[in-house]
Amino acid sequence: MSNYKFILSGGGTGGHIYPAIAIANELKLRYPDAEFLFVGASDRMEMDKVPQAGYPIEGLWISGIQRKLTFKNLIFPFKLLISLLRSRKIIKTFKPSVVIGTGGFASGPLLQVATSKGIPSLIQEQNSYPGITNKLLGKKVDTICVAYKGLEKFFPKEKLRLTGNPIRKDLLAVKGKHIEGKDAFKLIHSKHTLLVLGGSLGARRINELIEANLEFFEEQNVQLIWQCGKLYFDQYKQYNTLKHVQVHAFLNNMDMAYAAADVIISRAGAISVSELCIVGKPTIFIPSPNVAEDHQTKNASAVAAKNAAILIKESELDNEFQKQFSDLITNGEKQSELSKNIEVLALVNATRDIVDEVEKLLKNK
Ligand SMILES: CC(=O)N[C@H]1[C@@H](OP(=O)(O)OP(=O)(O)OC[C@H]2O[C@@H](n3ccc(=O)[nH]c3=O)[C@H](O)[C@@H]2O)O[C@H](CO)[C@@H](O)[C@@H]1O
Repeated sequence: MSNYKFILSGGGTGGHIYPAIAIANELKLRYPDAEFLFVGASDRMEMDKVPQAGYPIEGLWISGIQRKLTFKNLIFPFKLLISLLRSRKIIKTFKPSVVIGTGGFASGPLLQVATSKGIPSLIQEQNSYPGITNKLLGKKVDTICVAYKGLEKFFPKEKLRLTGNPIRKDLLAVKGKHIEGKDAFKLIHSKHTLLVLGGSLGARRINELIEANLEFFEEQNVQLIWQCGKLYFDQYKQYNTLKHVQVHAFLNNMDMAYAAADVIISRAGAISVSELCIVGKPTIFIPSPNVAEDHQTKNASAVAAKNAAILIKESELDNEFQKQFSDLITNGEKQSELSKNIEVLALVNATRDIVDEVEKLLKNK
């Protein structure tokens, strides 16, 4: 019996939310009586996704700062102040044993308040180049779990633990479920299945590429599960009338989507890359060129350099895409080679190792 209480804070995009959910699920297995509270941003996707995963969430009125002078930036100090006050109240009422931050602006005020009150704290950084919130929090928290080497450039070395990224448990059990996955999406067994992932928000350039190649995919005997993003769904849902195309705003059953796929096209957000290593499918990465320090290209390059995935930059798509795709879809040997090589890169014990670090904080309290 434990009366531990955990606050998990992070969000804005799936890349910050799902690691927090994976950590909470593992904590719940070890401490079935523990209490959990998530803290996110009141207008972002965590407000839906966290309750769907079975946890309560409080939303803060907070957003990131933009690079140019906007109304949003002018009201930022007020938002921050109100979020800090709200975080103080949340912490005073809930009395967490440990707080865990997984990045994104909502975790800033909450961990700031928690650390100032001496509550044990841990952050998890998914990328090889840290986000601004984690960079600021690094000096204050007790433990920093990372997925890449070389982060002592940004964080105090003695606090760093190389654990990998926490991945939801159902995604660890995708192997051997190819037919189940195809059936879950009512797909034709004899056709190749392409899963298209634009990251948790969808990717405009990938959507344009897929739209322009719908006929090409049909010629290649390929059927598609196309996750286009909530923002773009109205624009692309018309293609659901085509027999070989399924357009989705967001996939709530990623395990089945990964299981169904023969080949995957994906953005290279850190959690997507970690998941793709675990599911071990032949993948073409099209990294976003619009993120800090071009970190998605770095994420994808690290995999491509090991002959474990194909990397096509957005600027090369027009010349390279059709050639590289048809080479891959018609070459079973190449597919097996990529699968075998990407699987080797998986860090399957990340969630366990992070929760071990949380336990150390509980014991040293
Ligand atoms: C544009 C942007 O700022 N992207 C960042 C964001 O990406 P993003 O939020 O896209 O995050 P990731 O690619 O890392 O992870 C996406 C997560 O959402 C899940 N998912 C996705 C689509 C879907 O339909 N269903 C679903 O469940 C995936 O399984 C995965 O768990 O956070 C990542 C981790 O900090 C960063 O590396 C990315 O650069």
